[in-house]
Amino acid sequence: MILVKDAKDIILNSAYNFGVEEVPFLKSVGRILKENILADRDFPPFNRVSMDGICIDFNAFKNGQGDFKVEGIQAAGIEQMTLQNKENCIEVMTGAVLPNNANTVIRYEDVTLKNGIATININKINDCQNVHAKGKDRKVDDVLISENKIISAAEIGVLATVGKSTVKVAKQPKVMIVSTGDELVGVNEIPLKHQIRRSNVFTLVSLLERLKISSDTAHITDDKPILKQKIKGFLKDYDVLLFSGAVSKGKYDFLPEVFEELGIEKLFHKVAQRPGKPFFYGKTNECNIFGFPGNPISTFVNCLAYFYPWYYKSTGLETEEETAILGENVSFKPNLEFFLQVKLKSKFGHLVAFPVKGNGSGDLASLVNADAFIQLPNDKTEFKTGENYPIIRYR
Ligand SMILES: Nc1nc2c(c(=O)[nH]1)N[C@H]1C(S)=C(S)[C@@H](COP(=O)(O)OP(=O)(O)OC[C@H]3O[C@@H](n4cnc5c(N)ncnc54)[C@H](O)[C@@H]3O)O[C@H]1N2
Ligand code: MOO
Repeated sequence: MILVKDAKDIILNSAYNFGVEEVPFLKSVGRILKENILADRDFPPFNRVSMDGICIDFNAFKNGQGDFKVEGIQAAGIEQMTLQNKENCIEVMTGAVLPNNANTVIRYEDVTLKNGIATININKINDCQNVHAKGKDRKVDDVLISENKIISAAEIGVLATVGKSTVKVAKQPKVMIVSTGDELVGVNEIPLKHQIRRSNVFTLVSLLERLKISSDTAHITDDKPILKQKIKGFLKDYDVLLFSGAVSKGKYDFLPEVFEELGIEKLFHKVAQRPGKPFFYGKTNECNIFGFPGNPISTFVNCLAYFYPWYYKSTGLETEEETAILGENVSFKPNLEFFLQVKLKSKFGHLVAFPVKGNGSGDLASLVNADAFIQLPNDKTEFKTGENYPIIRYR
């Protein structure tokens, strides 16, 4: 049995770069950007009027002029006009190019317009006011978004404005999710008294969808030859296999022996943690195999604690550890790292984690009451209110 930290190191060391693909920009939300996005022009690209009103040459106002003859209207979306006489003005609209020979905009609220003359009603005006200067935000060729960032709505706006209708993102691994067990029936079926519906596969599908990874699913009965034959095919067709169940000590927990017979290199089996202890991890040259223990919370937490970091490393995304303060004393005697379900609350500007009572790793309904797991180390048994520990959030 190895420590959580060592298990994670082994998994991170087998991260794999799946390459890059180009996708339509609107399909890129949640994907990991694989190119730097540069400004195709200055931001803003011209001296942009930022208030509806009139524009003047500031010197005229400084010299005591208050009335300005209106030469015309510069609307947004038309070519730049020129103020012919620097003692006149042009009406300007927000988003328009600032006309030549003018540098200062006075909003309509501070002006009276009558018979083609604009009279300024205020005493104080600043030189160049209400103009968003060309290149003030960013210069042409500046890096607007660095690669390896996760794309959100904020990045979509930038991609659109620089004309990136397609964008390079990290390719997703091809994933198969497999459940095993003769007690399991489909979601639409009515289970007999000794059966339950399959649920782990679908939590895994959803956990992967959060990463924008689409996956295939399969269910295999507890029959060793069938398991072996099916998995042999999956190993050829997929980059990642996620299993749920059949990795502990039961008479029908065939997976570890099937993996061995199929030539999968075992990197570890069993981690000093609860829940999720009988976790198997192995690989072939082409495929990574995560054998999650079948109890629903074990599968769930191990996907977050191991598959997620493996995926982040594989795609180049840098993540930061998040921590929270324990909101209650916790006592945990076994010499195992404890992934405790917690409800997170913000108190006085701090994230506080309150333990959620559950009945062990089979109690999948208790996941609904929590937001995260707090990771309590195996070298202590008493954990005090106010102490800070890493958390893994799932909402
Ligand atoms: N003698 C031992 N027994 C067990 C050990 C051990 O070390 N020695 N470890 C326990 C721990 S911890 C866990 S966790 C489980 C893991 O067992 P398996 O990975 O072999 O999983 P199964 O036995 O196939 O199933 C366990 C449990 O989970 C239910 N299950 C499985 N798949 C699904 C699914 N897709 N959806 C919903 N529920 C699922 C299954 O019905 C069982 O109730 O082993 C302990 N035993
Ligand atoms: O430690 Mo097992 O993974 O919970 O029931």
